[in-house]
Order: sequence, then C-alpha cells, then structure tokens
Amino acid sequence: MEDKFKIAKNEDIAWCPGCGNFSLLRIIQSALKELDMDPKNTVISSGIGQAAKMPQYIDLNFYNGLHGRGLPVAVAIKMANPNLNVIAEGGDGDMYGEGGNHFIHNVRRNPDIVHLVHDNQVYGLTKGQGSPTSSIGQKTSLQLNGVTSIPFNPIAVAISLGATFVAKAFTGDMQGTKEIIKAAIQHKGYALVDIFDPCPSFNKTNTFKWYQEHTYKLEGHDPADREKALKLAFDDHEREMFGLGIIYKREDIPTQEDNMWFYKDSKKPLYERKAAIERVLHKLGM
Ligand SMILES: Cc1ncc(C[n+]2csc(CCOP(=O)(O)OP(=O)(O)O)c2C)c(N)n1
Ligand SMILES: [Mg+2]
Repeated sequence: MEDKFKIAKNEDIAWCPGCGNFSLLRIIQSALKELDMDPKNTVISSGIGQAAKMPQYIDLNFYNGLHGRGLPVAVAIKMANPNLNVIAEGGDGDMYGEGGNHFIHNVRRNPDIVHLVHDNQVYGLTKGQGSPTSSIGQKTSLQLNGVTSIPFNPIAVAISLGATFVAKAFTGDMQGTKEIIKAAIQHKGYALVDIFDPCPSFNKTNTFKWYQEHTYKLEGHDPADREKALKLAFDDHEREMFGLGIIYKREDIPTQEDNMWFYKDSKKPLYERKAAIERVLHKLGM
C-alpha cells in the first residue's frame, strides 16, 4: 500500500514510554489507509493535551488550537467545506471538561465528523490531576485521598443528546479499535468513539491490565435499539465493566451539512461561494 499518512519516528514523539497514544497513532493511520482516504482531504482538529498533540505526528492537514476547542473548529471546517473528511480529536479533559459545552451542543447538530477521545481518565499533560472520567476513589497528584465526584458518562450523554454513532474502544485491542474507527469514518453524521487509553505515568489505577480486566467485546448487541444502548451505557458505567464496540447507531437523521441553507441548494462548499459567505457575515452582523 502506498506510504500515505506517514507517522513520526518514536524518538521524535513527546509521549512517555508505554503511552497508549503510540498504539492509537498507528491504529488511526491503518484505519485511514485501509479506507484509502486522501491525506489532502483529511483534517484533524485538536485542542491541548498529550492526546491533542497527535495530529502533529501524522502526515495530514491539522489544526492544533486552544484547550477544549478541537470540536467547534472541526464543525466549522466541515461547514466551510463538507467535502473534507474531518476528525476532532483530543483527551478526556479536553473534550469533556474544558470542551464539555461544545460537546453537548455540537452533538445535537449531527455534523458529519468523527470525534475521537483518548480517554486515559486523567489530565496527563499537566501531570495527573483527576479528569471528568476519573473513577471514584482514584488517587491522583491533586486528589490525594481519591476522587469523590461521580465520573462523567460520555456514552450515555452522547446517546441522550441524539448522537447518531456512539462507540467504546480500548487501545489494547488494536484490531477492534481500528474497525470501530473505520465504521465511524464511514458513518454519515456525528460519530463519537471514546477510547480507553492507558497513561502509565500518571494513572496508576487504570493500567493496561485494569482495562483488560474491565472490558469485554460486545456480542449480539443491537446498536439500533436506543433503549438497550442507553441501559448498557448506564450498567457498564456503574459496574465498571465496559463493552467494546458500536453501542448505538442510526442513519436516518439529516446531518448539519444537509440542513445548511447555503449548502442545500448547491453542493458547492461555502468557501467557494462569495455571496453565501457575505450573507453569513451579514447574519452575524459583520
Ligand atoms: C483553558 C486552559 N485551561 C487549562 C489548561 C492546562 N491544561 C493543559 S492540558 C490539560 C489537561 C489535558 O488533559 P486531557 O485533555 O485529558 O489530555 P491528556 O494530556 O490526558 O492526553 C490542562 C488542564 C490550558 N492549557 N488551557
Ligand atoms: Mg486525559
């Protein structure tokens, strides 16, 4: 296969030895290659964090902006040019904490983008404070006696908001994660993949072994059944045994791009339409 989506050499990457991000970088590369995507038409938008550094290590277009802002920028890129394959990517802190409000409101728009969250259940870059997804009792560099807040449940939240593709993955399951990411890319609409991703330096609770022991492959699960999907999301979260696979999926909802007035009448991307840009600016009072 042609050497597309080249990735940086390990010695040029600023992640700790044993970080799950090394596997995830390779998984994303394989998924993009196997789908024969064009690097020129592929964009990753990310924020700040160890996870958010990822697009700097793979040969494609990227935007690495402010903490928590990877998702709105991805949505804007898709709106300006729906012909691009757009991925928003970052950590659990970036996407559910600092970027939590963007998560809530962009899911509802059903933009045709992929949202990859490296969920290491900790703020890795800033040396291990508790993140929105940290478990109760998890001891961190800040919560010395253990985290006391109920962890954020991204799967249940996304399903409740009307997300059209919701999946759970684990970087230790490279093959399974690759197939999920490929399905997310092929899905027409918003696709969340929450990916367990061990942080060996700062999360001593959720180790690689912990994830192996607390995950199982979803079998015989019907992702079209929203009630069952939501029940699974609550049950897995409560017992800390997480099913890996596509938890919920539907394809009958129009995407944000389908709904855009300036795109509906002509399939030309916004950036090619001077008059439409002027109308958008006028609507914004600019
Ligand atoms: C507005 C703002 N608040 C806080 C920070 C400091 N900060 C940088 S990265 C980070 C947490 C990153 O955690 P996560 O998104 O889970 O990524 P990880 O490093 O774990 O991959 C924080 C709090 C910042 N850069 N900007
Ligand atoms: Mg994190």
